[in-house]
Amino acid sequence: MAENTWDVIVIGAGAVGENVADRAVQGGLSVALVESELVGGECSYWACMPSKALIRSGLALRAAQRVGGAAEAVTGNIDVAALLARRNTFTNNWDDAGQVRWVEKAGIDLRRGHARLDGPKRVTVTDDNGEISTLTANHAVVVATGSDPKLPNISGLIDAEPWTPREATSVKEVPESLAIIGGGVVGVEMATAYRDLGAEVILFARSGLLNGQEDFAGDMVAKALRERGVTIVKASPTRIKRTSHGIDIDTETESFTASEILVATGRTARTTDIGLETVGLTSGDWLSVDDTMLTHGTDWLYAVGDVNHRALLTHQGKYQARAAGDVIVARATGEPVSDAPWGAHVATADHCAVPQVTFTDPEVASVGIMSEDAEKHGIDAQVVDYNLGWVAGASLQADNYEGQARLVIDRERHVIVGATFVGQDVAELLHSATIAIVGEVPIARLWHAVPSYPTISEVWLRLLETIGRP
Ligand SMILES: Cc1cc2nc3c(=O)[nH]c(=O)nc-3n(C[C@H](O)[C@H](O)[C@H](O)COP(=O)(O)OP(=O)(O)OC[C@H]3O[C@@H](n4cnc5c(N)ncnc54)[C@H](O)[C@@H]3O)c2cc1C
Ligand SMILES: NC(=O)c1ccc[n+]([C@@H]2O[C@H](COP(=O)([O-])OP(=O)(O)OC[C@H]3O[C@@H](n4cnc5c(N)ncnc54)[C@H](O)[C@@H]3O)[C@@H](O)[C@H]2O)c1
Repeated sequence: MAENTWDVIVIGAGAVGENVADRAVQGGLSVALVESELVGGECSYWACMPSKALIRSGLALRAAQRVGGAAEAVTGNIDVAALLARRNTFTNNWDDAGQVRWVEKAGIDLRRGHARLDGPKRVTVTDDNGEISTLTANHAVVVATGSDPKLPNISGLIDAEPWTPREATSVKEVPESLAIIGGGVVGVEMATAYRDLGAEVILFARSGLLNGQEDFAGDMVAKALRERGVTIVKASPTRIKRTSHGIDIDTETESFTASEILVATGRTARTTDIGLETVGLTSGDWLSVDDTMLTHGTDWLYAVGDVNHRALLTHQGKYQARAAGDVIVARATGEPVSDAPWGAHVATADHCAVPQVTFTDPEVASVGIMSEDAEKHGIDAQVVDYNLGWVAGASLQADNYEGQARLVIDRERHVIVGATFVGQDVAELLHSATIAIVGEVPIARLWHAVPSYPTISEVWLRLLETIGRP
């Protein structure tokens, strides 16, 4: 191997890039993994892990408060300093030494610096001292650079120095009040966390909460947030100004003030400075890929994780990474490529079985096709609902349990194509639905999958009874 030549070059050592690199090395290829910030990426330091750590203590406290006997024993408030200290353990105080050790042990060559494509199969890396080196790939270059926060065009927003999810998840001192723009996943999760941390929260959600999910999910989360004192404004700010006393926020009809403002209005592709123009692609675009993650129009450039815009979730990006790493090995070594739907080298589930848990209180756990989208997918759908509060296991889990479950069923194939559970502790229920959807388990056979009594899973039986035995 000539110096600076590897079989595969992976740009971006987030959870997704690490996994592509690992699979390729396990398949016998040499891999250079280039990272400009922290090895582990967004999920480890500024997204999934710290955000869930900020949320978890409040969920645990309220879960105890909903159980007679425990409620009487748990009378204090959240200990903010202890909560933030626990969060810091999950981010390793923003030190990536542990992940670097894993990369080295996995046999991956880590290069620190900013990577840019420099024509087909060539990558330049600029290190912190401005030194530039050129790497060449024998077989493939993989872009796994993730996404950046999208900032809406609101007068005064940039000058007001808003928080992005990075500032919200790495907070050291909780502000007195927090305004949040965006009623998507980040918006509702951070509203949940910051209310528990003691901040007044104003959530600007111009089109309601959790669009794209079943309607009852956003409604139930909105009701719970309001009951806990969160102000939900069904409008977008039109003007923002940071002043000596905080941040003034105007909508068309009202004015608000907050100590800080968080922008949670979606993501843009992190591709503005990675040399896409040197290979005929457009800087700033999401990279469009086939089901093996190969960028359209190339036979060597792969795009995996957030950057391909298929499903902006860590677990789904890592699923794509396993397929991409393995197919790169297969194509490099001349092994057969398994790229038919549900084959070893494709991410078929991205199209029809993406699971997601929104860690609010109540939690929202959903997978597959939502009822509103069934027609678009050419599915004649039957929608079946059940009140989770009527399930014995749920009523034991929490006094006055409130929750809702929905299945979307393909009448023609007699299989489940979508499922949504909203309620306390439903997150772990989701994988049962994912398995039923991916496995295309016939409804008639599901009658033989007996949920244990008394668990929340018994909602499966109640939903089947509502459908009726085929
Ligand atoms: C607040 C928040 C909470 C979230 N919570 C969840 C959750 O609970 N569950 C979930 O599944 N998903 C969650 N997500 C989404 C999840 O964080 C992303 O889907 C995931 O991080 C994407 O991984 P990635 O590897 O594609 O990108 P990233 O994690 O962003 O990694 C990309 C890496 O590439 C590096 N890089 C970029 N450009 C270059 C370059 N030119 N040269 C070298 N290196 C470069 C970056 O420094 C980074 O380390 C959350 C997102 C946010 C914002
Ligand atoms: N638990 C999880 O799995 C989790 C948690 C957080 C984030 N994520 C992922 O990260 C990604 C980013 O999350 P997000 O919440 O930033 O994006 P999102 O796309 O989920 O939500 C953005 C919201 O902002 C709204 N919006 C856009 N412009 C606006 C404006 N000018 N004024 C008011 N509202 C506006 C949109 O209508 C939308 O409701 C998502 O794709 C999500 O899947 C996942």
